[in-house]
Amino acid sequence: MFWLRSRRVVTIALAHAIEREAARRGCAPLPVLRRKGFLGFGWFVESIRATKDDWGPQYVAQTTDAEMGKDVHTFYVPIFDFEVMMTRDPANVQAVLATESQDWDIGEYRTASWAPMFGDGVFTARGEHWKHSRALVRPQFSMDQINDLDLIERHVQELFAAIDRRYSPCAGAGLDAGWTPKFDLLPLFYNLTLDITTELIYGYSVHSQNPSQRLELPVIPGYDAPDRENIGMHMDGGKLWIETRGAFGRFRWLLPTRKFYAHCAAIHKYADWFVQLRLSRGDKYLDGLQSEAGQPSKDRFVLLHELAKATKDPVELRSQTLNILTAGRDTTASLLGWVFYFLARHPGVLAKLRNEVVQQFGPFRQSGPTGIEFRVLRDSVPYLYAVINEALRMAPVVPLNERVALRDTVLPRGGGPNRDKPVFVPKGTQVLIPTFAMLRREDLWGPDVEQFRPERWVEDGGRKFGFEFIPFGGGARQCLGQHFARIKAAYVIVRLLQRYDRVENLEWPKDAPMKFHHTIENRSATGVQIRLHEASFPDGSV
Ligand code: HEM
Repeated sequence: MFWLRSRRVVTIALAHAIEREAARRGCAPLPVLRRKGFLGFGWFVESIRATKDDWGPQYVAQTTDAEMGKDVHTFYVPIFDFEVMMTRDPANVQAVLATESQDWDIGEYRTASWAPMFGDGVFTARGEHWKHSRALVRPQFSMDQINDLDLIERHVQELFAAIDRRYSPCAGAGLDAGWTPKFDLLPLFYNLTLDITTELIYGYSVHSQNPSQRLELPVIPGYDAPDRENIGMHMDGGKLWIETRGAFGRFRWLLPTRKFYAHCAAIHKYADWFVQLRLSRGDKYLDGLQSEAGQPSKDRFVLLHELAKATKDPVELRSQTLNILTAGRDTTASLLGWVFYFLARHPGVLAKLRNEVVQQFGPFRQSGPTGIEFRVLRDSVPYLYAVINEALRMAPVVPLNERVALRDTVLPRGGGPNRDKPVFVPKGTQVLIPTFAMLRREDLWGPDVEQFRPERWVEDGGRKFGFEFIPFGGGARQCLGQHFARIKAAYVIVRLLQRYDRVENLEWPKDAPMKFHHTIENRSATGVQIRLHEASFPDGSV
């Protein structure tokens, strides 16, 4: 009882001090979401349930509109004694991520919930250690070799082979001629990006699309060979736990840990094997790799090999490479899934996009692609990028971001009756940035905000990116892999559309709402249920 009363006295005194400081800085009060349930835990429980039911991002957008109104974009969320703010105002988002980023860092709950699996890497580190991590990995992303289209093509060939093996198009002349049977394209994209990313990071692809392609590994005394079969499964399983642990915040100890730690151990064992090989072989690490790409091994870009020139710490090498592995695999696979999810539902967009692709790069040829070069892919297919942007707008791969105030600070907007006054943010406040909700603001995107319409990115000279569109984050911690991700996604889309001229949506019911399965990044919870129609060309090249 005494504890409660003294805590209340401290809280009231603190509230007065905050009010005085806010007034001194010319700030006005922020709207407050009504308290729901016992101590405000109603919101917490509802949001966890919505995430579990695969509509977490929509829940946040709809609840904000319904409870606060469509013109309130920054407000306090009262849950127990958490200091939580929510903002979908681009001006405030810019301050948090970019212009005032020195006052902010990622929250300790992110670090604590990710760390058992991903260690102290660029995603999870805070403060000075994050600066060190970013400086370590950043130079790798400016190297030309990271955009190795030959490497991507080899794995796209495996994707085609996997589709042919399991979902071969119907031969003959009936209504189904040229069509594959119905299948879910999404898991195939996760395999594709896993194969590409493991090769890029460790030099040895796991070849999940075709295990018979796996290179034989040397023996390292004292180390079991890495489990290349189940690495994707362990990543998915572990990330689901991370997501729930993050949502539980300081109450994550309530969750069981046995399965989570089993996934972590398997992933560590996998990465440690390559780290050990690199450390024992030194500069000769690449010598063991066959040259699948037709280029000498010494010219190949392998992230682990490059990072090990800067640090020999095995734990750091494990953590940094695993951080990039999850960033490289899951986000791009999710994006590719969403692109085909929308193309299947918008045949007009598909036809227009395919036309651009075939005009620029020609039809599909068994002999392999010609002319799909990095610069052409980057500069000469504007509608393709419009489609990618629109998919990222409709279904942002990272629908929620967050930061915690490192010191008392101010956000530029949201206070007072007109919501235009600066807002005081006490040290320790967590700010949630619901990217999805920002991308559903009608006042920013227009009355067709709910429609998939890539034209919005190209008409009237093209839309400029501001902080209302931050699928790759922004400011200090902006995504290091965004150009690589866009090029990789663009390449895969080009190759698939060269080969297939129609994509039919076979999800039932056809107009079912989008469902977001959230495991740090989100992916379509219903997969991408489609069938593909193989194009035929007069020259008979297919
Ligand atoms: C569609 C694909 C991708 C999306 C949507 C995406 C999104 C993001 C977002 C939103 C952030 C910022 C996180 C924050 O503010 O806390 C981020 C950071 C990052 N991304 Fe990506 N990403 C993608 C692909 C990639 C790829 C392919 C790589 C590397 C191969 C990569 C590497 C990174 C790294 C290293 C950071 C950490 C930056 C830091 O904290 O300093 N990303 N990404």
